[in-house]
Amino acid sequence: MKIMKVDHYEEMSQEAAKLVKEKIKANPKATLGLATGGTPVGMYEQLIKEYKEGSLSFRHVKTINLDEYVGLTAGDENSYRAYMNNLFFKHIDIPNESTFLPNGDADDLQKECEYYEETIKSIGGVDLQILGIGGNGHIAFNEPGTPFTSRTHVVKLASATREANARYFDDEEDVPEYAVTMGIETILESKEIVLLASGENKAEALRELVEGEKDEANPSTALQGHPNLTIIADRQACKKLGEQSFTKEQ
Ligand SMILES: O=P(O)(O)OC[C@H]1O[C@](O)(CO)[C@@H](O)[C@@H]1O
Repeated sequence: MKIMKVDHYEEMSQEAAKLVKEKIKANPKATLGLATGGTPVGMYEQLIKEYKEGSLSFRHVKTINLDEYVGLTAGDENSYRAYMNNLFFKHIDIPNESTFLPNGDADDLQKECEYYEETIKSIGGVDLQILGIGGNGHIAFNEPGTPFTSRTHVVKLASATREANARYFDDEEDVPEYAVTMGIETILESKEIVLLASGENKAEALRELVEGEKDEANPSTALQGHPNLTIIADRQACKKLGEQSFTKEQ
């Protein structure tokens, strides 16, 4: 595990974009695992800027997202498909057919989960996975108590998660109760993982991820065993980490 402590959100976003750019430069056909939520928005903005400046192309890249709400169609403004289209895909040169998210509106969600696992395999697995972290330690929508052996599955969202995400909806009651999410084992199969954390409200979750016991009660601790994990976190998010946890890479 490598921890990169940065000053603030903008620097976190720039460093994350730099790693994505390096990955695409090294392999223009790379598969990126992408996340939603507030955390990666700045990284997407930075990548769009690089694309517009002509220093980066996504023409041969594939992307696969971590999760999607159950019951929202792709056209729903609160779906993660809409988030990805609006905040990233429509601003770059990636073909629509190279971008994958679970269909949370599928009639048979179990089949959709199996299909998603097959999709990940069929595009060669994830080369670089971007992750955020929930205040309760969730990664993707894997809530506390999710087995570390889980594959893509349907999850009932914790009330803390629904509360945290209510900011995007007119009413907290509108936040879907269920989601389709890549499982923890699915995520751990990514060749490289970059986890982003910004703000004091992530400090305790980050402390547990870095310094806590590996325990299914905290999904993020599953990442401790990953051979190629980089955490990029700002000062506020690092507040509870002991000095011994840092090995700042230049
Ligand atoms: O980036 P945010 O909005 O703080 O959310 C943290 C995590 O929670 C989720 O939004 C899921 O609730 C993830 O997509 C994200 O990584």
